[in-house]
Amino acid sequence: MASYYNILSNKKVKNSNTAIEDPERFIQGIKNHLSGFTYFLYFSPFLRHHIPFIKDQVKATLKNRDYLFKILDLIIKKRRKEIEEIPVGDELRNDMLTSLIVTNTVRDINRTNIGIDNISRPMTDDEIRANLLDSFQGGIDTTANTFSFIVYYVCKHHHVKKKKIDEIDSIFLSKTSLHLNYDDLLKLEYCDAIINEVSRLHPIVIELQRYVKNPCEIAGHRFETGTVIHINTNGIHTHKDYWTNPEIFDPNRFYKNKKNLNNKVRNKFSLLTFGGGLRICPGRRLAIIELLSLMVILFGKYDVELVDMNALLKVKSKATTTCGELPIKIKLRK
Ligand code: HEM
Repeated sequence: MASYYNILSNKKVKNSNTAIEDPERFIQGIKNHLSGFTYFLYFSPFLRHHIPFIKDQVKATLKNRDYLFKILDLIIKKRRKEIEEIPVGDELRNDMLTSLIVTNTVRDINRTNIGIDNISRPMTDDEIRANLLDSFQGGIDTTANTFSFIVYYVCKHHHVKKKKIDEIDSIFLSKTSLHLNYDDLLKLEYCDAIINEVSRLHPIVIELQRYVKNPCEIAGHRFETGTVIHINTNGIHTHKDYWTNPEIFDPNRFYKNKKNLNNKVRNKFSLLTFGGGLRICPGRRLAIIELLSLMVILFGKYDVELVDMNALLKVKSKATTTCGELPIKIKLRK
Protein backbone atom coordinates (compact mmCIF):
# COMPACT_ATOMS: atom_id res chain seq x y z
CA MET A 1 0.00 0.00 0.00
CA ALA A 2 2.81 2.40 0.97
CA SER A 3 4.47 1.92 -2.40
CA TYR A 4 1.16 2.35 -4.20
CA TYR A 5 0.70 5.79 -2.64
CA ASN A 6 4.36 6.56 -3.18
CA ILE A 7 3.83 6.03 -6.90
CA LEU A 8 0.64 8.10 -6.97
CA SER A 9 1.75 10.99 -4.77
CA ASN A 10 3.97 13.89 -5.85
CA LYS A 11 5.76 13.71 -2.49
CA LYS A 12 8.04 10.67 -2.55
CA VAL A 13 9.53 8.80 0.36
CA LYS A 14 13.24 9.59 0.07
CA ASN A 15 14.95 6.96 2.21
CA SER A 16 15.69 3.54 0.80
CA ASN A 17 13.18 1.03 2.11
CA THR A 18 12.66 -2.46 0.68
CA ALA A 19 9.05 -2.44 1.91
CA ILE A 20 8.49 0.33 -0.64
CA GLU A 21 11.01 -0.46 -3.36
CA ASP A 22 10.15 -4.15 -3.87
CA PRO A 23 6.39 -3.57 -4.28
CA GLU A 24 7.14 -0.55 -6.51
CA ARG A 25 9.21 -2.76 -8.76
CA PHE A 26 6.42 -5.33 -8.76
CA ILE A 27 3.74 -2.74 -9.68
CA GLN A 28 6.02 -1.42 -12.43
CA GLY A 29 6.45 -5.03 -13.57
CA ILE A 30 2.67 -5.43 -13.88
CA LYS A 31 2.50 -2.19 -15.88
CA ASN A 32 5.28 -3.38 -18.21
CA HIS A 33 3.53 -6.72 -18.57
CA LEU A 34 0.35 -4.94 -19.66
CA SER A 35 2.08 -2.77 -22.25
CA GLY A 36 4.37 -5.60 -23.45
CA PHE A 37 1.26 -7.69 -24.13
CA THR A 38 0.58 -5.41 -27.14
CA TYR A 39 3.57 -6.89 -29.04
CA PHE A 40 1.97 -10.33 -28.86
CA LEU A 41 -1.43 -8.95 -29.83
CA TYR A 42 -0.43 -6.98 -32.92
CA PHE A 43 2.86 -8.40 -34.26
CA SER A 44 3.29 -11.72 -36.05
CA PRO A 45 5.91 -14.23 -34.77
CA PHE A 46 8.10 -13.24 -37.75
CA LEU A 47 8.18 -9.56 -36.72
CA ARG A 48 8.65 -10.47 -33.04
CA HIS A 49 11.64 -12.67 -33.83
CA HIS A 50 13.39 -10.71 -36.57
CA ILE A 51 12.75 -6.94 -36.47
CA PRO A 52 15.44 -5.44 -34.19
CA PHE A 53 13.41 -2.88 -32.17
CA ILE A 54 10.42 -5.18 -31.75
CA LYS A 55 12.68 -8.15 -30.95
CA ASP A 56 14.31 -6.19 -28.09
CA GLN A 57 10.97 -5.12 -26.63
CA VAL A 58 9.68 -8.69 -26.79
CA LYS A 59 12.83 -9.92 -25.04
CA ALA A 60 12.36 -7.34 -22.28
CA THR A 61 8.68 -8.33 -21.95
CA LEU A 62 9.60 -12.00 -21.52
CA LYS A 63 12.32 -11.14 -18.99
CA ASN A 64 9.80 -9.07 -17.04
CA ARG A 65 7.29 -11.95 -17.23
CA ASP A 66 9.88 -14.31 -15.71
CA TYR A 67 10.48 -11.81 -12.89
CA LEU A 68 6.71 -11.60 -12.17
CA PHE A 69 6.43 -15.41 -12.23
CA LYS A 70 9.28 -15.67 -9.71
CA ILE A 71 7.74 -13.16 -7.28
CA LEU A 72 4.25 -14.63 -7.57
CA ASP A 73 5.58 -18.17 -7.02
CA LEU A 74 7.29 -17.01 -3.81
CA ILE A 75 4.08 -15.31 -2.60
CA ILE A 76 1.98 -18.42 -3.34
CA LYS A 77 4.44 -20.75 -1.57
CA LYS A 78 4.61 -18.46 1.49
CA ARG A 79 0.82 -18.30 1.81
CA ARG A 80 0.46 -22.08 1.26
CA LYS A 81 2.84 -22.64 4.17
CA GLU A 82 0.97 -20.16 6.41
CA ILE A 83 -2.33 -21.92 5.64
CA GLU A 84 -0.83 -25.35 6.36
CA GLU A 85 0.13 -24.13 9.82
CA ILE A 86 -3.44 -23.04 10.63
CA PRO A 87 -5.60 -25.89 12.06
CA VAL A 88 -8.34 -27.11 9.68
CA GLY A 89 -11.66 -25.59 10.80
CA ASP A 90 -10.14 -22.28 11.96
CA GLU A 91 -11.34 -19.25 10.04
CA LEU A 92 -9.01 -18.11 7.24
CA ARG A 93 -8.43 -14.59 5.99
CA ASN A 94 -10.82 -13.81 3.15
CA ASP A 95 -8.66 -12.92 0.16
CA MET A 96 -8.27 -14.06 -3.42
CA LEU A 97 -4.98 -15.95 -2.99
CA THR A 98 -6.33 -17.87 0.01
CA SER A 99 -9.50 -18.79 -1.93
CA LEU A 100 -7.46 -20.06 -4.89
CA ILE A 101 -5.21 -22.15 -2.62
CA VAL A 102 -8.03 -23.76 -0.62
CA THR A 103 -10.38 -24.39 -3.57
CA ASN A 104 -11.27 -28.11 -3.70
CA THR A 105 -9.37 -28.88 -0.46
CA VAL A 106 -10.95 -29.86 2.89
CA ARG A 107 -10.88 -26.16 3.83
CA ASP A 108 -13.10 -25.17 0.88
CA ILE A 109 -16.52 -24.22 2.30
CA ASN A 110 -18.06 -24.23 -1.20
CA ARG A 111 -16.63 -27.59 -2.20
CA THR A 112 -18.78 -29.58 -4.61
CA ASN A 113 -17.38 -32.66 -6.25
CA ILE A 114 -18.72 -32.68 -9.77
CA GLY A 115 -17.07 -36.02 -10.48
CA ILE A 116 -14.58 -34.80 -13.07
CA ASP A 117 -11.14 -35.43 -11.54
CA ASN A 118 -9.34 -32.72 -13.46
CA ILE A 119 -11.81 -30.07 -12.26
CA SER A 120 -12.48 -31.34 -8.74
CA ARG A 121 -8.80 -31.31 -7.71
CA PRO A 122 -7.01 -28.39 -5.97
CA MET A 123 -5.11 -25.95 -8.19
CA THR A 124 -1.37 -26.23 -8.83
CA ASP A 125 0.92 -23.26 -8.16
CA ASP A 126 1.17 -22.63 -11.92
CA GLU A 127 -2.61 -22.45 -12.23
CA ILE A 128 -2.92 -20.13 -9.23
CA ARG A 129 -0.20 -17.88 -10.64
CA ALA A 130 -1.99 -17.72 -14.01
CA ASN A 131 -5.28 -16.81 -12.29
CA LEU A 132 -3.59 -14.08 -10.23
CA LEU A 133 -1.85 -12.59 -13.23
CA ASP A 134 -5.04 -12.76 -15.34
CA SER A 135 -6.91 -10.89 -12.61
CA PHE A 136 -4.20 -8.23 -12.30
CA GLN A 137 -4.07 -7.87 -16.04
CA GLY A 138 -7.82 -8.00 -16.70
CA GLY A 139 -9.25 -6.63 -13.50
CA ILE A 140 -7.33 -3.59 -12.26
CA ASP A 141 -6.80 -1.01 -15.01
CA THR A 142 -10.15 -1.86 -16.62
CA THR A 143 -12.19 -1.12 -13.51
CA ALA A 144 -10.06 1.83 -12.34
CA ASN A 145 -10.23 3.61 -15.69
CA THR A 146 -13.94 2.95 -16.13
CA PHE A 147 -14.44 4.56 -12.73
CA SER A 148 -12.39 7.63 -13.76
CA PHE A 149 -14.55 8.02 -16.88
CA ILE A 150 -17.70 7.70 -14.73
CA VAL A 151 -16.48 10.45 -12.37
CA TYR A 152 -15.77 12.74 -15.34
CA TYR A 153 -19.15 12.26 -17.06
CA VAL A 154 -21.19 12.45 -13.86
CA CYS A 155 -19.45 15.65 -12.70
CA LYS A 156 -19.85 17.18 -16.13
CA HIS A 157 -23.63 16.60 -16.26
CA HIS A 158 -25.38 18.15 -13.25
CA HIS A 159 -28.77 16.54 -13.89
CA VAL A 160 -27.15 13.09 -14.08
CA LYS A 161 -25.20 13.75 -10.86
CA LYS A 162 -28.34 14.86 -9.03
CA LYS A 163 -30.41 11.89 -10.19
CA LYS A 164 -27.59 9.54 -9.25
CA ILE A 165 -27.12 11.03 -5.75
CA ASP A 166 -30.90 10.95 -5.17
CA GLU A 167 -30.90 7.26 -6.05
CA ILE A 168 -27.95 6.50 -3.75
CA ASP A 169 -29.54 8.48 -0.88
CA SER A 170 -32.87 6.69 -1.32
CA ILE A 171 -31.22 3.29 -0.84
CA PHE A 172 -28.31 4.06 1.49
CA LEU A 173 -29.94 6.23 4.12
CA SER A 174 -26.95 7.06 6.32
CA LYS A 175 -24.17 9.11 4.73
CA THR A 176 -21.74 8.46 7.57
CA SER A 177 -21.91 4.69 8.00
CA LEU A 178 -22.49 3.05 4.65
CA HIS A 179 -23.26 -0.65 4.89
CA LEU A 180 -22.82 -1.98 1.39
CA ASN A 181 -24.54 -5.23 0.55
CA TYR A 182 -25.17 -7.05 -2.71
CA ASP A 183 -28.99 -6.74 -2.70
CA ASP A 184 -28.92 -2.98 -2.13
CA LEU A 185 -26.26 -2.44 -4.79
CA LEU A 186 -28.44 -4.23 -7.34
CA LYS A 187 -31.24 -1.72 -6.66
CA LEU A 188 -29.05 1.06 -8.12
CA GLU A 189 -30.58 0.93 -11.60
CA TYR A 190 -29.65 4.47 -12.58
CA CYS A 191 -26.04 3.99 -11.46
CA ASP A 192 -25.99 0.80 -13.51
CA ALA A 193 -27.32 2.76 -16.52
CA ILE A 194 -24.48 5.28 -16.05
CA ILE A 195 -21.90 2.46 -16.11
CA ASN A 196 -23.38 1.18 -19.38
CA GLU A 197 -23.54 4.61 -21.01
CA VAL A 198 -20.01 5.63 -19.98
CA SER A 199 -18.70 2.27 -21.21
CA ARG A 200 -20.57 2.73 -24.49
CA LEU A 201 -18.81 6.04 -25.12
CA HIS A 202 -15.46 4.94 -23.69
CA PRO A 203 -15.06 1.16 -23.85
CA ILE A 204 -11.84 0.24 -22.07
CA VAL A 205 -11.18 -2.59 -24.52
CA ILE A 206 -11.51 -0.82 -27.85
CA GLU A 207 -11.28 -3.91 -29.99
CA LEU A 208 -11.76 -7.63 -29.57
CA GLN A 209 -9.87 -10.33 -31.42
CA ARG A 210 -11.00 -13.69 -32.67
CA TYR A 211 -8.76 -16.32 -34.27
CA VAL A 212 -10.25 -18.30 -37.15
CA LYS A 213 -9.80 -21.99 -36.35
CA ASN A 214 -11.60 -23.38 -39.39
CA PRO A 215 -12.31 -21.60 -42.71
CA CYS A 216 -15.59 -19.72 -42.42
CA GLU A 217 -17.77 -17.08 -44.04
CA ILE A 218 -18.99 -14.01 -42.13
CA ALA A 219 -21.25 -11.38 -43.71
CA GLY A 220 -20.34 -12.63 -47.20
CA HIS A 221 -16.57 -12.55 -46.59
CA ARG A 222 -14.48 -15.70 -46.53
CA PHE A 223 -11.84 -16.08 -43.77
CA GLU A 224 -9.10 -18.72 -43.89
CA THR A 225 -7.69 -20.67 -40.92
CA GLY A 226 -5.18 -18.59 -38.94
CA THR A 227 -6.77 -15.23 -39.74
CA VAL A 228 -7.11 -12.90 -36.74
CA ILE A 229 -10.31 -10.87 -36.89
CA HIS A 230 -10.28 -7.51 -35.07
CA ILE A 231 -13.71 -6.33 -33.93
CA ASN A 232 -13.97 -2.56 -33.63
CA THR A 233 -15.84 -2.05 -30.34
CA ASN A 234 -15.58 1.73 -30.51
CA GLY A 235 -17.12 1.76 -33.98
CA ILE A 236 -20.03 -0.47 -32.93
CA HIS A 237 -20.70 1.56 -29.76
CA THR A 238 -21.08 4.77 -31.75
CA HIS A 239 -22.79 3.44 -34.88
CA LYS A 240 -26.00 5.20 -35.82
CA ASP A 241 -27.59 1.92 -36.95
CA TYR A 242 -27.60 0.80 -33.31
CA TRP A 243 -27.86 4.02 -31.31
CA THR A 244 -29.95 7.18 -31.63
CA ASN A 245 -27.74 10.29 -31.32
CA PRO A 246 -24.75 8.06 -30.49
CA GLU A 247 -22.46 11.01 -29.69
CA ILE A 248 -24.71 12.23 -26.84
CA PHE A 249 -24.14 11.09 -23.25
CA ASP A 250 -27.55 9.89 -22.07
CA PRO A 251 -27.75 7.20 -19.34
CA ASN A 252 -31.55 7.16 -19.80
CA ARG A 253 -31.12 4.99 -22.86
CA PHE A 254 -30.28 2.15 -20.46
CA TYR A 255 -32.63 3.15 -17.64
CA LYS A 256 -35.91 1.25 -17.26
CA ASN A 257 -35.82 0.96 -21.01
CA LYS A 258 -33.42 -1.89 -21.49
CA LYS A 259 -34.88 -3.65 -24.53
CA ASN A 260 -35.91 -0.74 -26.67
CA LEU A 261 -33.24 1.95 -26.55
CA ASN A 262 -34.38 5.31 -27.91
CA ASN A 263 -36.69 3.52 -30.32
CA LYS A 264 -33.99 1.26 -31.71
CA VAL A 265 -34.37 -2.39 -30.86
CA ARG A 266 -31.15 -3.31 -29.12
CA ASN A 267 -28.93 -5.79 -30.96
CA LYS A 268 -27.39 -8.27 -28.49
CA PHE A 269 -23.87 -7.39 -29.66
CA SER A 270 -24.28 -3.62 -29.97
CA LEU A 271 -22.79 -3.16 -26.48
CA LEU A 272 -19.50 -5.03 -26.11
CA THR A 273 -18.11 -3.54 -22.88
CA PHE A 274 -17.28 -7.03 -21.62
CA GLY A 275 -16.98 -8.78 -24.99
CA GLY A 276 -19.27 -11.67 -25.81
CA GLY A 277 -19.66 -15.39 -26.45
CA LEU A 278 -17.47 -18.05 -24.87
CA ARG A 279 -14.63 -15.64 -24.02
CA ILE A 280 -16.85 -12.98 -22.43
CA CYS A 281 -15.14 -11.29 -19.46
CA PRO A 282 -15.38 -13.67 -16.46
CA GLY A 283 -14.89 -10.72 -14.06
CA ARG A 284 -17.84 -8.65 -15.30
CA ARG A 285 -20.10 -9.17 -12.30
CA LEU A 286 -17.26 -8.42 -9.90
CA ALA A 287 -16.42 -5.28 -11.93
CA ILE A 288 -20.03 -4.02 -11.77
CA ILE A 289 -20.19 -4.61 -8.02
CA GLU A 290 -16.87 -2.79 -7.56
CA LEU A 291 -18.03 0.15 -9.67
CA LEU A 292 -21.40 0.43 -7.91
CA SER A 293 -19.67 0.25 -4.51
CA LEU A 294 -17.21 2.98 -5.49
CA MET A 295 -20.05 5.18 -6.77
CA VAL A 296 -21.92 4.81 -3.48
CA ILE A 297 -18.84 5.48 -1.35
CA LEU A 298 -17.58 8.45 -3.35
CA PHE A 299 -20.83 10.22 -4.27
CA GLY A 300 -22.76 9.13 -1.17
CA LYS A 301 -20.22 10.63 1.21
CA TYR A 302 -18.54 13.42 -0.72
CA ASP A 303 -19.23 16.37 -2.97
CA VAL A 304 -17.14 15.76 -6.04
CA GLU A 305 -16.47 18.37 -8.73
CA LEU A 306 -14.17 18.75 -11.69
CA VAL A 307 -11.48 21.35 -11.11
CA ASP A 308 -12.14 22.65 -14.62
CA MET A 309 -15.69 22.07 -15.88
CA ASN A 310 -14.56 22.84 -19.44
CA ALA A 311 -11.64 20.43 -19.46
CA LEU A 312 -11.82 17.69 -22.04
CA LEU A 313 -11.44 14.10 -20.89
CA LYS A 314 -7.81 13.07 -21.34
CA VAL A 315 -7.61 9.56 -22.74
CA LYS A 316 -4.76 7.42 -24.00
CA SER A 317 -5.52 4.52 -26.29
CA LYS A 318 -3.33 1.47 -26.84
CA ALA A 319 -4.77 -2.03 -26.54
CA THR A 320 -6.96 -0.50 -23.84
CA THR A 321 -8.19 3.05 -23.23
CA THR A 322 -6.93 4.72 -20.07
CA CYS A 323 -7.58 8.03 -18.36
CA GLY A 324 -4.59 10.41 -18.60
CA GLU A 325 -5.35 12.63 -15.62
CA LEU A 326 -8.51 13.83 -13.93
CA PRO A 327 -8.15 16.73 -11.48
CA ILE A 328 -11.16 16.83 -9.09
CA LYS A 329 -12.16 18.61 -5.86
CA ILE A 330 -13.57 16.51 -3.02
CA LYS A 331 -15.20 17.61 0.25
CA LEU A 332 -17.46 15.91 2.77
CA ARG A 333 -21.18 16.27 1.99
CA LYS A 334 -23.21 18.29 4.48
C1 HEM B 1 -14.88 -2.53 -16.03
C2 HEM B 1 -14.12 -3.58 -15.88
C3 HEM B 1 -13.81 -4.59 -16.96
C4 HEM B 1 -13.93 -4.48 -18.32
C5 HEM B 1 -14.43 -3.28 -19.13
C6 HEM B 1 -13.50 -5.75 -18.88
C7 HEM B 1 -13.52 -6.05 -20.24
C8 HEM B 1 -13.12 -7.25 -20.78
C9 HEM B 1 -13.20 -7.59 -22.19
C10 HEM B 1 -13.77 -6.71 -23.29
C11 HEM B 1 -12.68 -8.83 -22.34
C12 HEM B 1 -12.56 -9.63 -23.65
C13 HEM B 1 -13.82 -10.47 -23.84
C14 HEM B 1 -13.95 -11.08 -25.23
O1 HEM B 1 -12.94 -11.28 -25.91
O2 HEM B 1 -15.09 -11.37 -25.63
C15 HEM B 1 -12.26 -9.29 -21.02
C16 HEM B 1 -11.67 -10.51 -20.76
C17 HEM B 1 -11.21 -10.88 -19.52
N1 HEM B 1 -11.41 -10.24 -18.32
FE1 HEM B 1 -12.36 -8.46 -18.07
N2 HEM B 1 -13.10 -6.58 -17.87
C18 HEM B 1 -13.28 -5.92 -16.67
C19 HEM B 1 -13.04 -6.42 -15.41
C20 HEM B 1 -12.45 -7.62 -15.14
C21 HEM B 1 -12.19 -8.15 -13.82
C22 HEM B 1 -12.59 -7.44 -12.50
C23 HEM B 1 -11.54 -9.34 -13.98
C24 HEM B 1 -11.03 -10.34 -12.96
C25 HEM B 1 -10.96 -10.15 -11.68
C26 HEM B 1 -11.41 -9.58 -15.40
C27 HEM B 1 -10.80 -10.67 -15.96
C28 HEM B 1 -10.81 -10.96 -17.32
C29 HEM B 1 -10.18 -12.14 -17.89
C30 HEM B 1 -9.39 -13.22 -17.13
C31 HEM B 1 -10.44 -12.09 -19.28
C32 HEM B 1 -9.99 -13.12 -20.35
C33 HEM B 1 -11.13 -14.12 -20.57
C34 HEM B 1 -10.82 -15.13 -21.66
O3 HEM B 1 -10.02 -14.88 -22.55
O4 HEM B 1 -11.44 -16.21 -21.64
N3 HEM B 1 -11.98 -8.52 -16.07
N4 HEM B 1 -12.56 -8.32 -20.08
